[in-house]
Order: sequence, then C-alpha cells, then structure tokens
Amino acid sequence: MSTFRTLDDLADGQRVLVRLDLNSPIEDGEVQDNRRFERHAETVRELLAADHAVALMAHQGRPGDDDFVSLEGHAEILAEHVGSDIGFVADTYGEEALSAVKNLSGGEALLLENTRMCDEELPEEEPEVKAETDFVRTLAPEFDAYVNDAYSAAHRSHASLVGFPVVMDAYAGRVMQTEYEANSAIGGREFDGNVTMVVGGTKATDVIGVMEALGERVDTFCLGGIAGELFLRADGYPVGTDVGDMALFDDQWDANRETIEGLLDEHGDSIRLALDLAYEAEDGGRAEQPVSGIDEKTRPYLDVGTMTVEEYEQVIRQSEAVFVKGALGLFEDERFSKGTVGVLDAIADTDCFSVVGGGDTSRAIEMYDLDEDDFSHVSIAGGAYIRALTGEPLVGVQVLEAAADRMAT
Ligand SMILES: Nc1ncnc2c1ncn2[C@@H]1O[C@H](COP(=O)(O)OP(=O)(O)OP(=O)(O)O)[C@@H](O)[C@H]1O
Ligand SMILES: O=C(O)[C@H](O)COP(=O)(O)O
Repeated sequence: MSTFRTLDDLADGQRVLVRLDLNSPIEDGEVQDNRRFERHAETVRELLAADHAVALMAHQGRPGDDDFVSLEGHAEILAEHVGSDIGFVADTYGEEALSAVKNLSGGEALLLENTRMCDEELPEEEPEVKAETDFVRTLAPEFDAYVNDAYSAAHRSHASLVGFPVVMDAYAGRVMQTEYEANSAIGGREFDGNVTMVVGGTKATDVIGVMEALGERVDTFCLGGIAGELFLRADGYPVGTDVGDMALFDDQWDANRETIEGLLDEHGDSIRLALDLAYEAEDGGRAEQPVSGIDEKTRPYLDVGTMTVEEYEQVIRQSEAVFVKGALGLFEDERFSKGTVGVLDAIADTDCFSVVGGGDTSRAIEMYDLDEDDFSHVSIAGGAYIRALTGEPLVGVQVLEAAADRMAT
C-alpha cells in the first residue's frame, strides 16, 4: 500500500541516521516510560541486529515549555527496552556530536540531543528549505541512509523529519510502516461489512473534523466523552461541562454549533448519542441518569451510562472494522471507566479489524490490563492519527515517498 522504502530494502552494515518520536510526559523533570519507547526499541533492535551503526534523533517538548528537556533520561529508558547500551551525546550536530558519530561502529547506537535545541529544527518550512539547513548539511554526509520511524511527528515539517530525505536515501522504520498502514486503512481500504467509529474525549474540534471527513465512509459513529455531550446539547439536552481551560460549552459553542447541527442533519441515522450518562453521586459512588430525563443543567457527567455501553457493544459486535478516537468518559477514575473499557472489551472480544488511537485513550488498554494483541493496531500517534483518519497527507511520509521515487531512477 505504501510507496516508501522500508527496512526490508536496506542492506546490512550501513551507517544510519534514524528519527524516532520519544516525545513523552515529563513529571517533576523526569521522563516517563511509555509505549513509544517500547515500540521504537523494536526498530532499534532490528537495526543493531543488521550490524548498522545507528545514530538516533528525537525531540521532547517545545522551547519555553516545562517539558522541553534534554534526552539523557530518554536514552536510559530506551536502552532498557532495547536491551543494550544506547550512548547519549548532549549535542545535536556540533563537534561533540560529529566526533561521537564518527566513532560509532556497526552494532552500536547513540542518541543525539533533543532536535528542538537546534534553532533550525522547528520553523515549519518546505522540505527543500530544511534540506539546506546547517543541521542537515552537517549530519547527512556522515551517513549512508536515513530512517524515519517517527510516524507520530510526521505531520510536522521540521528539519530532522523532512530535510534529510531530500538529500539522502531514505527508509521508513517499522513503527512508521505499521502506523501508516493501519491508520490509513479507513480511507484506503474497502471493508465488506459495517465500519464503526467510536469517538469521544475532550478534543471536540478533532472529533468534528474526523466526522466531517469520514461521514460517507463510516456506517455508525458511537459518541461519548465531552465531544458526545456537545452533540447531545445540539440535540436539545442541557448537558456539557468544560474541563480545564476549554470553553466548548461557553465561548466556543457558537463556532461549533452549526457544524454539529449540520452533521446531525446529514448523518443523523449513523450517529449514536448516549442514551444515559453517569455522574458522581453525593456518597461518592457512580450514579446514572437517562438522557431523556435531563431537563436542567445541574452537574458534570463523567461517563456514558450502562444502557449506552450495551448499545455500543452491540454495534461493535456487528462491525467489520472499528476505529477509536477519544475516551467515552473519565476512565482514569475507575468509577467512570465503564464506557471506555466496555467498548474496548467488546472490540477485543470480536475479530473485527480494529485501530485504537489517541495517546490518552490507548493508555486505558494498559490501565485496565487489556491485551494489546486483541486489537489490530494500537496507535502511539496523536495529531498524525487524526490527520491520517481524515485523509490529510503527512509531509514526513510524502518526503519518504519522494525519496523512494528518486532512488528508483
Ligand atoms: N465526560 C468527561 N469528563 C471529563 N473528562 C473526560 C470525559 N470524557 C472523556 N474525558 C477525558 O478525555 C481524555 C481523552 O481525550 P482526548 O481527546 O485527549 O483523547 P485522545 O485522543 O486519547 O488523546 P490525544 O489526542 O492527546 O492523543 C481522557 O483522559 C478522559 O479522561
Ligand atoms: O507527541 C506528539 O504528538 C508529536 O511528537 C508531535 O509533537 P508536537 O505536537 O510538539 O509537534
């Protein structure tokens, strides 16, 4: 399906420059281990086993933010997952980095410092412009090949993602390859039976964009979370409480209202909204209420209710493919995990093609001891997953495809 080259096309024993996406939550200044390390470790292991000398690049946070930190801790966590040493160099492409790269032998790996500490990395510019940066021009000649495994950052036109493939032989790593194939399936693959999309979470604009783009390709949308409450409100129910500094039910309501009403008008038959909602009772337990009985806005709702979960489970059982974007409730609190976990359990129980995406939602799989192998694919991407679902091209993939064309001539 993809037209880029992969590790299958890369001869053994090369000097390779590899882009990973290790961007992770930082707590008290410490990077937290997560699925990204585990997934990229497989690519790194494969490269080392093929006797490549491997220099890794990755980013963390953005300048000015609290999570903009060095990658020293990332190298340690990655090494644990890879099962062998990963050196670390506190430099992106200066003398220290170059000397470490030159000393790298086949079967060895090192991680270079946070690419976003290099001024030329971030401004979003055309790949050809990025290829002209000192960053790219200095590092590229040190290597035989470039490997991009950072699917989850492939929507960014940054130097380390798009500059190198313009001037080097370029390949997709295993994470890039599997993410691309699974996440593009909804747009690029024909399913014989019903295609269902479970959408929720807090990023309502993402959800609206996905529904607008996929209205014709999805047979049933099952809505929940804050996004689902927006649709319930447009349908006339006085529900919906903003979380954090969001203003979806306040300042932003008018901006989204027309689109949501349009979606309900055009695709009403395929959109399932919650039949009941759950909230925190006075005694601290979980209580539920049918949506039809809500005539006054009195409380925040934190999950979809039992009737809704049962209905969504039934839809899933009759589906050929299920895509998930966003949680149906505040699943981090066990009392309000029923919607998210019920739906994931139902997917795991069937043999439909399934993709679960969204950094937060996929965390529920670990939290509630679900088996990742019961899903066709669990994505580690956020923004790139949304773009793939809506059919928007990813610049990081486009440059790999262009490199493959160039390499073929
Ligand atoms: N009713 C609700 N009230 C409060 N929070 C909710 C509710 N429903 C869902 N959430 C929260 O939504 C979050 C997931 O939303 P988000 O849109 O960020 O999803 P994601 O696609 O998994 O993540 P990302 O886009 O960051 O990769 C969860 O952490 C969950 O707690
Ligand atoms: O974590 C991510 O989603 C990617 O690494 C992209 O990060 P960014 O949104 O800071 O560019």
